[in-house]
Amino acid sequence: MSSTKGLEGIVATQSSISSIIDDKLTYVGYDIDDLTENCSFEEVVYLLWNLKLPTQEELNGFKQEIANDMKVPQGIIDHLKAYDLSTVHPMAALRTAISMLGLYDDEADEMTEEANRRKALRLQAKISTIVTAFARIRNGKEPVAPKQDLSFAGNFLYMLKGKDPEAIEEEAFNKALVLHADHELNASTFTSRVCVATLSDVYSGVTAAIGALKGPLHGGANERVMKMLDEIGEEENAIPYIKDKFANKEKIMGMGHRVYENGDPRAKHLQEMSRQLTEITGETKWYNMSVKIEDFIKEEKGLPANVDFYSASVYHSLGIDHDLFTPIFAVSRVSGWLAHILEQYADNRLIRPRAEYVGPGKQQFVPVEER
Ligand SMILES: CC(=O)SCCNC(=O)CCNC(=O)[C@H](O)C(C)(C)COP(=O)(O)OP(=O)(O)OC[C@H]1O[C@@H](n2cnc3c(N)ncnc32)[C@H](O)[C@@H]1OP(=O)(O)O
Ligand SMILES: O=C([O-])CC(=O)C(=O)O
Repeated sequence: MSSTKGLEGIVATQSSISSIIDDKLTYVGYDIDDLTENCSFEEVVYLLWNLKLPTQEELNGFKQEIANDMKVPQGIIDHLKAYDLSTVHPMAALRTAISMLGLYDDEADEMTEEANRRKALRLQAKISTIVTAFARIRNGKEPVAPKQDLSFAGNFLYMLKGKDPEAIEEEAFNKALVLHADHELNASTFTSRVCVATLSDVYSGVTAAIGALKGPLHGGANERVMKMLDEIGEEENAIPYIKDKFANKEKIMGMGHRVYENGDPRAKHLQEMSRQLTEITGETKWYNMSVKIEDFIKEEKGLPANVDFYSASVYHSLGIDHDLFTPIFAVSRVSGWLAHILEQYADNRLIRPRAEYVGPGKQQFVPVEER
């Protein structure tokens, strides 16, 4: 029995939700480029959960259902207020709050498909409210209630800042949400499927996934990309900084990917948004620096930028705190986790691989008093 480190290349399940073939990403067969340019995030969530695009009427109804469910139980807000949040990472707070949300749901352990779909809707609707409430409470501000007439993307920015977003901000944020919604069997999605394949509940599956997304080798990379850009400070420092990192055998956040060989098809959209937004903010250095780094690493190591690389300067340009970048990833990716959780329940088998044993051979047992 031999093992494959990190399960590289192992096909662990079948799925109808998204695919990566020859460096092309599709959701239910639709090219990510078309969805990004043409769809609202709500439309994409509907697609992932129903495996078909909605009609206008279905979309209107779905948007309304999400808008109706955005309010979060007061107990969760009180809980956030009860802590000193100054040293709490928002991903830790989100992980706890989502788990807590299950305590307020009478249907948490109801396992029918209908109940699981209702919970999926509640989770998708409430996750923005939780992240934005956290961001405001830690700054001594009251959470802002969502507006019924705003899009999902618009509402996030509205609840975060307490004012209506500009059209270009809402559009960029919507695109970012579409681009992050699903990605085949990435680490957090796999985690959610492993969890619910024991027939555990939806809240457990999403809580486990948030834990996996938090790490710097996965969703946590976007916050660290911005930290790196901040440390570099000015364009002319970029290449010496990267050379230093290489000399110390450190990884560059936002670069490389387990599956893509020639580039992540999401990166070009985020790159273009970064270009446009940094021009508007007058901080083109973040974009210019990012391009320099990407080109250099491509040439030196053959590594492409991944989705986390340009999303950093996009979110920064939208005036978002850097430690909220990964929670924003979760706000989008929860749609994919939930689609995979529903798919797993629909045709379930326990996920339980094997380990290649490499420990000591047979040993003679010695009682504790004789050791
Ligand atoms: C949404 C997402 O999750 S996208 C990924 C977000 N994560 C990051 O951006 C973190 C930085 N990137 C990485 O750590 C990796 O590229 C991963 C985790 C994305 C993929 O990892 P793996 O497929 O396991 O590749 P692995 O880590 O084994 O790297 C293979 C080789 O490329 C090098 N490498 C990979 N990524 C990087 C990087 N970002 N910077 C420098 N070198 C790198 C490794 O050092 C290794 O070199 P070696 O063979 O000389 O030891
Ligand atoms: O697929 C992966 O391994 C990571 C990734 O890009 C994502 O989750 O979006």
